[in-house]
Amino acid sequence: MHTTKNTIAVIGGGSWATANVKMLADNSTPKDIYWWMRNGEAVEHLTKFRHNPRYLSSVEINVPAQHISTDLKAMLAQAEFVLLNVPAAFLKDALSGITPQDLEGKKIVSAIKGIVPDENLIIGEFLNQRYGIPFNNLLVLSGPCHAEEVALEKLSYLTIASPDTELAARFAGMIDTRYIKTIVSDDIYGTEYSAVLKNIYAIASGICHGLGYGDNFQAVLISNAIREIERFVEAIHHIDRDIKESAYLGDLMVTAYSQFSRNRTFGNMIGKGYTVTSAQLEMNMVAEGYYAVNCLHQINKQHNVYMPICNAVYNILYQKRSPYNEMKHLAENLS
Ligand SMILES: NC(=O)C1=CN([C@@H]2O[C@H](COP(=O)(O)OP(=O)(O)OC[C@H]3O[C@@H](n4cnc5c(N)ncnc54)[C@H](O)[C@@H]3O)[C@@H](O)[C@H]2O)C=CC1
Ligand SMILES: O=C(CO)COP(=O)(O)O
Repeated sequence: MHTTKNTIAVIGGGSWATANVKMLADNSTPKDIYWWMRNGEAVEHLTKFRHNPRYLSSVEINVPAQHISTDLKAMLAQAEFVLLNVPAAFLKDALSGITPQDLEGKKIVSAIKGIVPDENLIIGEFLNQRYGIPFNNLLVLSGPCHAEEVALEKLSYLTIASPDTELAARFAGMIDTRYIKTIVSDDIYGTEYSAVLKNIYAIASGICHGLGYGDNFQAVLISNAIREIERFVEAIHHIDRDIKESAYLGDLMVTAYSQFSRNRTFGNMIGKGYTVTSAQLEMNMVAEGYYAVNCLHQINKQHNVYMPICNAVYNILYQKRSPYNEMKHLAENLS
């Protein structure tokens, strides 16, 4: 049993980081929370007014002012757990001044649902290869959970995956609250990859909505998408998993159907005729699936998994193919 006080550094200043800080602060286990973000003005606002000015600004932040900083090394130095929450596309940049020594011995929790561009690695693999973090010190925080609903304290279920399930259970004990239930898993590969893939299918769902396809078609699209996820994660890491569990199917469904989904919103704009750049400019938030589909396309060259939905999204976003023609062609290949 762990007896000393828990210490955790949350890295990132967006919606999910803000929601994670709220969960950690609302959880009754004694702990010291440290919070790093790159935006100095946001830090100033937070320390003065206890609200993040740009993301989930209604949430009151109960973290001492001196624990919120733009100094990443200083925040990391205080913590046993590090909760990463920067979109994958910016992770390398955010950690650029950090050495393996800065992270030595720390337990790293990734709440990121993306792939590191150029490296084509999920976050766990990247941390292991670049920073030498042993897999037993890696955790993945996932499951169907929108930051906006955490802010409203709506009942939500999160999965914590790690090869060390005792460590995962310890972290679960640091975030569960009246409104957060936790599930422990040992499937870090399946949990990470399915969380990445569901963002791509949410973009497909949004594109179809933008093009005028209805709920009947969406249901077929998503039932094909879960089979695509199952084929891919089986090819990458074959274990006995139930794809209907909430970390896999549940996460796909919330992203594909929710009004809060960044990826679906982005896809909807593409379906309506926005360019990628104009759709990105319309959002103050990051649609991970846009970056992920390019990485997935590269990774799948080694595995050759049949992924018609991913291919259609790749063709639309990276080959400038017409959303109308791509989805019409895709629709002929769904079952
Ligand atoms: N928002 C949500 O409900 C959930 C998000 N996630 C994951 O959490 C991670 C963080 O996403 P969100 O908090 O949703 O982000 P967000 O879309 O709310 O905010 C964007 C974040 O990206 C940062 N950013 C934007 N441009 C940047 C740049 N050029 N360099 C460095 N940072 C930049 C912003 O400072 C901000 O922290 C993602 O991997 C996402 O998939 C996971 C579960 C739920
Ligand atoms: O992963 C998420 C919810 O589980 C957030 O991504 P979206 O905002 O695209 O749904």
